[in-house]
Amino acid sequence: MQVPVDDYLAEVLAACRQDAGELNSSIPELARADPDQLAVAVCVGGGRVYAAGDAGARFSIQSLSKPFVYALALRDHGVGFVESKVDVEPSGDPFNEISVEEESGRPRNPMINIGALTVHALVGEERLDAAQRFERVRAGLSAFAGRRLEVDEAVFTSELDHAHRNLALAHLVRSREIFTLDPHEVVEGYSRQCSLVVDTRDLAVMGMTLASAGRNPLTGEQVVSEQICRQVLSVMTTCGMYNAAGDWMTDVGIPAKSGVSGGVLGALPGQAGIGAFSPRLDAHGNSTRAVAVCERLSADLGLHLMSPPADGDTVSAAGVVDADGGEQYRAVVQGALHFTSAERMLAELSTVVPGSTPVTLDVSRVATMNDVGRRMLGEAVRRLTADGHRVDLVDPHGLTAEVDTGDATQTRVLGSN
Ligand SMILES: NC(=O)CC[C@H](N)C(=O)O
Repeated sequence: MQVPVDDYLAEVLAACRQDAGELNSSIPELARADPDQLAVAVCVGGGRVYAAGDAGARFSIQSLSKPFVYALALRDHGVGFVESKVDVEPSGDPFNEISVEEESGRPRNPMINIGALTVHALVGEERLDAAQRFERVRAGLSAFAGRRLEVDEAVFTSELDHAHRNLALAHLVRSREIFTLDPHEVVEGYSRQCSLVVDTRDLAVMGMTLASAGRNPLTGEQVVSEQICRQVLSVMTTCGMYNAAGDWMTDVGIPAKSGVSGGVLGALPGQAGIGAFSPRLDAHGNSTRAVAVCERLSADLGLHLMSPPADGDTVSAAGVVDADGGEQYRAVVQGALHFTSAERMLAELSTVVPGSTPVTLDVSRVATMNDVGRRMLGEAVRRLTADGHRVDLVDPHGLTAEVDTGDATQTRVLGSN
C-alpha cells in the first residue's frame, strides 16, 4: 500500500495556487526567484517526510534561521542570560522595526531583525571571530537540518549591499552595550546566516527537530535540550509571524516562522514539522501561498494547538474476574499515561473495594508514560497495597521499571498473559 499523504499534499497545493502578493524587494537577488514555485513538506515521527510540488527547489533560509540561532544562543548561554539581552514579548511591529524595551534597550524578541541580530552576536564565546561565529551557526543549523547547509553567495552579497537598515539596528543595540562586538561583523555574520540554502524538506525536518524536544528525526542527534525547544516554540507562537502573529495563531494555531524568501516553517510539538514555500509575499512579509497551505493543513488535519487532542479511554475491561482459582480485580490500562489519562485510571481504581482481592493492572497496552504518569501509577500501587491488595503489574515491555512503588513489596511484575 502506498501512504496517501503525498497525494493529499498535492491536492492542498492545487487548492492554494492563487497568485496574490509580491516578490521581496529589499534583497534584490530574491526578486529573481520564480514566483510560481510552490512546495510543501511534512515530517513526522520516525523521520518520514512527505512532500509535494517544488520540494527540491532551493532558497535562502532568511528569517527562518531566527528560531534556530536563538536555540543555539540558549544552548551556549542559558535562558536567563539570553533573556537579559533579548526579551520575549511580541512587538506587534513589522520585522525590521526598531522594537526595543525603552528602559534597557533590549530588543523585544528574537524573531524580528533587531533581536535576531543580537542573538547572532550571542552565539559562542565572545572571543570568537566573525568567521568562527558563523561556522558555529552553520554547524548548528546543519544539525537541525540533518545535512550540511551551504551559503548562497549571490544572496549574501546582495543582502550585505543593502543592509543599511540592519546596520542601523545593530548599531542601536551596540550603543546600549547589549553586545560589544563590531556591528558590521554582526550584520555580515547575520546576513550569511540568512543566506544559508535550504529546501522545503529541510524546513520540515528542522521543524520536527524542534517539535521532537530537540532530537533530529533523521540523524537521531540531540541538537538542543527539550527545555530550549519549549522556549523557542513559545516565542515562535507569540512572535514568529511578526505583526500577523495573532491572526496566525487563531487561524492556524501552529508555532511557526516566516521569512522573506517565501518560506514558512511550522513545528507542532510531538506531532509534525511543516515546511511550505512560495516566493510571493503579503504586506507583513509572509508568503501568501505558504500561509494558505498552512491554514489548509491545520484545518484539514486538525493541527490547531488549541484543539483538544483525540484521547481514548485509559482503562478498558476493568472489573472482578475469576482467575487462578479465585476472584481478582483486573484492569487493562492503555494509551499514553500523562496527568489527565492517569487521573482517569486512578478514578477507575478508586472503585476497587478495599480488601484482600488481588489486583492485576495490565499495562502491556500503555504506549508511553511521562514522569507524572509514572508517579501516579506508583501511587496507585502503593494505595491499593495499603488497602490490603496484592498488586500484579503485567508489563512485558518493562515500561514500569522506573515506577516507584515505595513499600509495596509484594508487587509482582509479570510478562504478558
Ligand atoms: N523577514 C526576513 O526574512 C528578513 C530577513 C532578511 N535577511 C533581513 O534581515 O531583512
